[in-house]
Amino acid sequence: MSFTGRCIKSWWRSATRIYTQPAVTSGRLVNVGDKSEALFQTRAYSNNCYSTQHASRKLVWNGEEKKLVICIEGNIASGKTTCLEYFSRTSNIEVLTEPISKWRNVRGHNPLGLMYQDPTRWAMTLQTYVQLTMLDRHLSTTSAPVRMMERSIYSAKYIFVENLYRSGKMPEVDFAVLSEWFEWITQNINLPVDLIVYLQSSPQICQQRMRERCREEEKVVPLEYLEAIHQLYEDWLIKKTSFSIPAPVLVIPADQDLKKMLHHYEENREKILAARNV
Ligand SMILES: Nc1ncnc2c1ncn2[C@@H]1O[C@H](COP(=O)(O)OP(=O)(O)O)[C@@H](O)[C@H]1O
Ligand SMILES: O=c1ccn([C@H]2C[C@H](O)[C@@H](COP(=O)(O)O)O2)c(=O)[nH]1
Repeated sequence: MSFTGRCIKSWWRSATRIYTQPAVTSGRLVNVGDKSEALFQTRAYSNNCYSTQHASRKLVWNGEEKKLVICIEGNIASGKTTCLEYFSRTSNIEVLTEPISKWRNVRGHNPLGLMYQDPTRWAMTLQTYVQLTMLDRHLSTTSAPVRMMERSIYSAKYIFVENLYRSGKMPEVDFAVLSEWFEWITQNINLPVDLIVYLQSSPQICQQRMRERCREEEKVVPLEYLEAIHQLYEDWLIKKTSFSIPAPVLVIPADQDLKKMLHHYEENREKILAARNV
């Protein structure tokens, strides 16, 4: 359902009852400031898409029951979509792939292609849209008790935006504005993640798979780009030296052939579905 559609549905539901949940992220309460609180109250009053009761609570999506949220993370062409496809055959698991078709076509424009052609000009455009569409993914309602998502709003910022900025392809002002947006979103909207599954693969294998997949926009992506993305993932999820991690991490080595990978997924099924015990 579209963002607007959900707002309308949520408004209707809120006319009779309002749900709130405590703002718990990785087991801690998050306080929001007075200014944000005022804004929430206004929004809650004006359109009922969100609601909040106290300053120590984050915005939550009305009516959403607690679901297990698992994010599949990894380099470009590491096998995330293949992994999701495998788990999509399990009842009770709903998978949400990256909204890449939107990134390749927003009202007739291709921000992904533009970004690869001229990152300094278009990285901000793409990453703004990635941030919006990933937020929409995080907030989407599902009927299944387990939701598996491809990547997250966190990797969009900590990996892709960070890489563009560090490599000098994103101007500082663009990075600053995107960072402000990201911080506002993650500090004020509850985006629970219960487990991160990291498909750890070598950049060389990713390059091979990326070439075989042959996505037009990615033909210009050099090995160094995949190496930089790999390093950022390793610093974030393995060395844990860069940014905060929103959930426990399960690492699955992902360089092996498809048959072995499916076997690994089966071996890890229990751990994944009991995400809170990892
Ligand atoms: N374990 C594997 N061994 C060989 N090829 C793979 C494996 N997993 C995925 N592929 C292929 O590699 C390409 C990228 O996989 P995909 O699942 O789309 O990666 P991602 O979603 O991480 O970008 C696809 O063509 C896919 O069929
Ligand atoms: O924040 C982001 C997320 C993804 N991308 C790019 C990287 C790839 O070219 C595609 C996603 O492909 P996967 O095969 O799912 O890894 O989108 C980006 O530029 N910024």
